[in-house]
Amino acid sequence: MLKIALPNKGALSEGAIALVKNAGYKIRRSAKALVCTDYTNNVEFYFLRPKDITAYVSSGVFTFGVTGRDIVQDTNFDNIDETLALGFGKSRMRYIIPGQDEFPGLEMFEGKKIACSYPILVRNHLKANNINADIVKLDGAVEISIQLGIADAAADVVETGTTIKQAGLKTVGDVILHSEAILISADKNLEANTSAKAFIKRLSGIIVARQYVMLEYDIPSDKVEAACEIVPGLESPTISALHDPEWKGVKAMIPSGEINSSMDQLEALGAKGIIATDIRTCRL
Ligand SMILES: Nc1ncnc2c1ncn2[C@@H]1O[C@H](COP(=O)(O)OP(=O)(O)OP(=O)(O)O)[C@@H](O)[C@H]1O
Ligand SMILES: O=P(O)(O)OC[C@H]1O[C@H](OP(=O)(O)OP(=O)(O)O)[C@H](O)[C@@H]1O
Ligand SMILES: [Mg+2]
Repeated sequence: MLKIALPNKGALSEGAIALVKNAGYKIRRSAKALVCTDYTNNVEFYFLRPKDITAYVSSGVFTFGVTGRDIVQDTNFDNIDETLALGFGKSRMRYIIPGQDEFPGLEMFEGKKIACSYPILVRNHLKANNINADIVKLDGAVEISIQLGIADAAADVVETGTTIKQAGLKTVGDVILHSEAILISADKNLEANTSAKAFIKRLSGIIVARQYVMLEYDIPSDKVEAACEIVPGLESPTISALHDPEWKGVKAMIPSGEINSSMDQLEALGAKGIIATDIRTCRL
């Protein structure tokens, strides 16, 4: 039985459960249950705090866990691999100071107190930048610490930026870390584990599918080459014959972020019936 740990609450929980469900695993979690078994796929899912998942995965209790990249980097476990970036729960770890303060550079933190919930990650970043500062470890609500006088600055997770704005603060310096939900493992022999490989493939299929759409359109035959330059697809677009010999049907995958600009260009070239559809999952 494959054992996998998923976040039981917090910013990553919903996205992790949705991803695993979309991948065809049955998660029927009765209220507050800490474990649930998918007998069809032979997988046991455990619901744990994302910060605890790293310790379990490192010790080999679970083949996989879903947690945040920042959470893994805030540990000293050196046997945890990032098997797959999952594309949700994205955030940035940033230094934060009062809105009206000047920011001459990270050297302003020398000898100062910095509040954060990720002490190992932040200490390592400060060390890499040759800054000696005192870390004030807090469990949450880090933004209020400066106002309350316990710290001179902070380092915290920023998603939309609303929380720091409301607290009259601003982010400074380069991004300490770009984080997102990741699949982690300490198993060095995943290749030999059929159900583990299937889990990775199923999740990858959905993550890729979320980044692309399928674009279909009709185009005059003499414009096919120009159209395929606009949308080259992943391998090569599918060209189909239409009843009218002067026209062709074309089908190609395209990154979601390029849909509108590509449609504009195809339409200007003479394409008709341009349709973009979501892809549920895929194997490339
Ligand atoms: N808006 C957000 N707020 C907090 N964490 C976020 C956000 N967006 C993504 N994340 C990610 O979620 C993870 C933190 O998860 P979680 O919120 O469960 O931890 P926590 O803040 O310690 O828990 P809680 O706030 O429930 O006490 C980190 O990997 C973080 O980068
Ligand atoms: O940039 P934003 O979209 O505003 O999100 C970031 C905020 O959300 C998180 O706090 P959370 O709600 O988890 O509370 P906590 O600080 O007590 O953990 C995080 O610690 C920031 O405070
Ligand atoms: Mg939180």
